[in-house]
Amino acid sequence: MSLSVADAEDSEVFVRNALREVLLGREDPEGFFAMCVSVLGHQETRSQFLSLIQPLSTANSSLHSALTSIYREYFTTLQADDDELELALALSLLEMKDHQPSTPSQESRSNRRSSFELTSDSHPPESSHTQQAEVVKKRQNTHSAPIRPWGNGPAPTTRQTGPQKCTHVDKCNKETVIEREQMMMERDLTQSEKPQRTKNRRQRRKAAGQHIIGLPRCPSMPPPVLLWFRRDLRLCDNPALIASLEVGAPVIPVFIWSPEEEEGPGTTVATGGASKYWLHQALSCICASLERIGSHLVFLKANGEGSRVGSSLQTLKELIKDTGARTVLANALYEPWLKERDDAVVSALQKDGVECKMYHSYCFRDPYSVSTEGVGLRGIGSVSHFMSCCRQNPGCALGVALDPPVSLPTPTHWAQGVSLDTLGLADMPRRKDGTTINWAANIQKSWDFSEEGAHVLIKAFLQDGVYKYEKESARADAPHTSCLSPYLHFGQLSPRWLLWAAKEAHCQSPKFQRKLHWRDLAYWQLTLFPDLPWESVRPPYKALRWSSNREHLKAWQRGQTGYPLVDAAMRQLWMTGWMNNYMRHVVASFLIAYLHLPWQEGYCWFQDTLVDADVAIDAMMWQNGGMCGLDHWNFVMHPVDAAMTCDPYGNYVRKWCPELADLPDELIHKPWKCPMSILRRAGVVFGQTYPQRIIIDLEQQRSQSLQDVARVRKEFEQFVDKHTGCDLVPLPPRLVTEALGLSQRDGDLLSERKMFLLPLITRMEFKYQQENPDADAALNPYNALLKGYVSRKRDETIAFLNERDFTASVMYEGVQRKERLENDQRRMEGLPWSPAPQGRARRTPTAKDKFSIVPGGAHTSLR
Ligand SMILES: Cc1cc2nc3c(=O)[nH]c(=O)nc-3n(C[C@H](O)[C@H](O)[C@H](O)COP(=O)(O)OP(=O)(O)OC[C@H]3O[C@@H](n4cnc5c(N)ncnc54)[C@H](O)[C@@H]3O)c2cc1C
Repeated sequence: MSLSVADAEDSEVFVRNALREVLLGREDPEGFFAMCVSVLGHQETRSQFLSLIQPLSTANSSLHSALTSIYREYFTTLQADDDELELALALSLLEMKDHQPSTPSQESRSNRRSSFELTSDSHPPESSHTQQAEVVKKRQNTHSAPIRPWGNGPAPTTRQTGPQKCTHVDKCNKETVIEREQMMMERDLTQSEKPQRTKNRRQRRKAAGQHIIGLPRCPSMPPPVLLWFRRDLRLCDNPALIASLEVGAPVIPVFIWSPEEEEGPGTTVATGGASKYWLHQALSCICASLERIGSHLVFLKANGEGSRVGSSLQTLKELIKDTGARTVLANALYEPWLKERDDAVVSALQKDGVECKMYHSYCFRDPYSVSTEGVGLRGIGSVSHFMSCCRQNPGCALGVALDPPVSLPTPTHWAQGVSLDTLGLADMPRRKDGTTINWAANIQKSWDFSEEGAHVLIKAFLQDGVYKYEKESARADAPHTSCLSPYLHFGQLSPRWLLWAAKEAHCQSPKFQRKLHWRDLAYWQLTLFPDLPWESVRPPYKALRWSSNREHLKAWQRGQTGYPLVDAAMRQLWMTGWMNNYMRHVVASFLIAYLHLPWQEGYCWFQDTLVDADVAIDAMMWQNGGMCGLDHWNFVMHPVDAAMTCDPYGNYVRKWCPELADLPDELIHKPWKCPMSILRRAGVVFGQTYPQRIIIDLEQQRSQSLQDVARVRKEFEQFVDKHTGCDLVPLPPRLVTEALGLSQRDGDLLSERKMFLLPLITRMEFKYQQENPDADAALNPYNALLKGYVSRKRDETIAFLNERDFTASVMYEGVQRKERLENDQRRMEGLPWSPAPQGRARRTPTAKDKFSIVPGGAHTSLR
């Protein structure tokens, strides 16, 4: 609910404002009713509510009758429950008094902390809210094995883990009402009365043999916890969420939109259009999920809406003032600028006496804890090197995934927030005539943005796709990848949950699991090179001569290059916000090696159009594609031949470039080779129905690209190792510190004075080109061009020839061995040496041969 009681002049004005919210659809009738009871009090609501809503009877009769029935139902039930409520209240007072802090709850918490890596070490006094955490814990403790996302039934939708929506709302509202009642009653009771009353009630209850469940909260309500949602928009396996339950206080989930902070110091395009659109939908889904467990998500804008002006820190401080919260919990983010912001938030709040904690869950490993110690720097940038570092320097145990909570304790009143729409994440541009351009319509159709949607995809992938993943993840026409990247990016799915799910499904796909480690690698690289999204890591490549042809860039962005495979992929990206990994390689190679456009252009476009746009991964991949990353690609994708691998029958192109649909399979990827008659029959007219190719001579473009690289490597030869020809990069201070075993401070000081250069794996093609600056790309013996299936076929032929040679050589070896044995035998028997066979075929022995002389002087004639 986005109305603050404190701000209202009087309760009637407040109720009227609240009613407006209901009419605008921003609040539901149950929430409004609960708010009335909370603000007006029990008696006043009973007497005034019906007259307050009277104007609705004509203006909105259905809402009026809904509110009336809620009112009736509530007061009828309450009448019956009154005595029960009083009893429970009294008991709760006694429970408070009798409360023993070292109950099993503590034990289970400590168990969990070891397995879930929770960092929380101090907890406010527990109250009956802890019961909700207990429910989670109990569920947790019943699992000896990792939690199955869907092992014992369907995927864990929140429907499964909590009652239906209306029940939740009712429950939540009743709780709010009960709290209000509690507070009022407590005010009325004198200290001396309390124990007496409670004792009597308890005795009565005991005598009646009734079992007490669902006790209302204790009257001395602990200050609420702010649960700060960021890129962890999920209920499953959310350590901050579970930790908030453990505090044993009401939880206020909040989301603060602060695009300036997200963007960081350079050009990151951290929140591009598609990304923002997904975020909007994901927020709406998590809000609904929270409502299903009786809670709510408060949206806030950090940059100047109403009274909330400034940073996340400022916004949090205001929230703390509004709500009286003493604890702020969140899951950590690892972009250096966000980490800096979070560190500042933690220390500022702690200075104010507010406990603020960050939990680790976004990656398998906290990238700031990864060390190269014991592994060294050789091979840095590759996932193998990274995994060795993780193995050699293991972090905290990953632990099992956490179950979603069944309910969340609510505060007596909610902080004031804005509506989700006010954040402007899914605002669509308007045409001059006022109509909306809904560029996201297809994205909307292509995805289920919810956490449950992610679980459905996992299930499908692990049941089927993963078996094709090892060999056919490149296929664009029949995708065999998980499509989970946007969910992972927005934290609607934790990598840990996914890993457990894969293990539970006995999924043996090392390639898939390796991919998840690539994700961690990207975050590690970003922490080492915070400029990763905008500045080339290999220094000479900063000076590469790039094209500034905007027409080419536009054609690439719009899927109008005249190369069907590239166009299909770029159109898929625009329509759905996604394309598979192989296609990303194809279009990136085309932009860089053939169009010579700067990799940063590709990065920015991807950031704006991908629903999984992820600063760390995108930057790492574009750097590698742009030849200047730590692990630059050792290949270039050919825009036609690559199709043989990813779209051998042209179905992918047919889907995204329907104007080419009637071309035959063999020619659909190179329509310019089509005879006129076929083009005519397929209705293809270049420049009209399908664009002309924007570049014709691919070989020449590639040669130019290689020559450009050779030029900068020559120009900046201090960054090229003289002996090996490898590129050299200045080591970031953190790696210097680790490599030399220094303290952080000494390492920083040393790096300031001296640049340490690290040799990186470098394309052989570049080294050769450096020595032969004018050579054609095609003549380069280390040509890095990947020719898709064609090359695979070539490789298979080579492999076949090798195998045949191997068999031949094994047979030859066998023959030789036999001859050696024969000779040894002869020697032992005193027989003469047999001459070494000449050539491959054995010579036919003759009677004159030496070895036909039988010991003892007799001649044998061999026939
Ligand atoms: C030029 C380029 C830009 C890219 N930009 C992004 C990006 O902005 N965001 C993004 O999530 N991925 C990016 N990738 C990596 C990869 O293409 C996507 O993660 C993958 O296509 C997502 O589809 P999936 O979920 O089906 O992947 P799967 O193959 O099913 O892999 C599972 C998960 O592993 C992770 N993963 C897979 N490949 C990589 C990789 N190479 N590096 C790091 N993590 C990986 C992803 O989180 C992915 O969801 C980029 C790749 C290239 C070549």
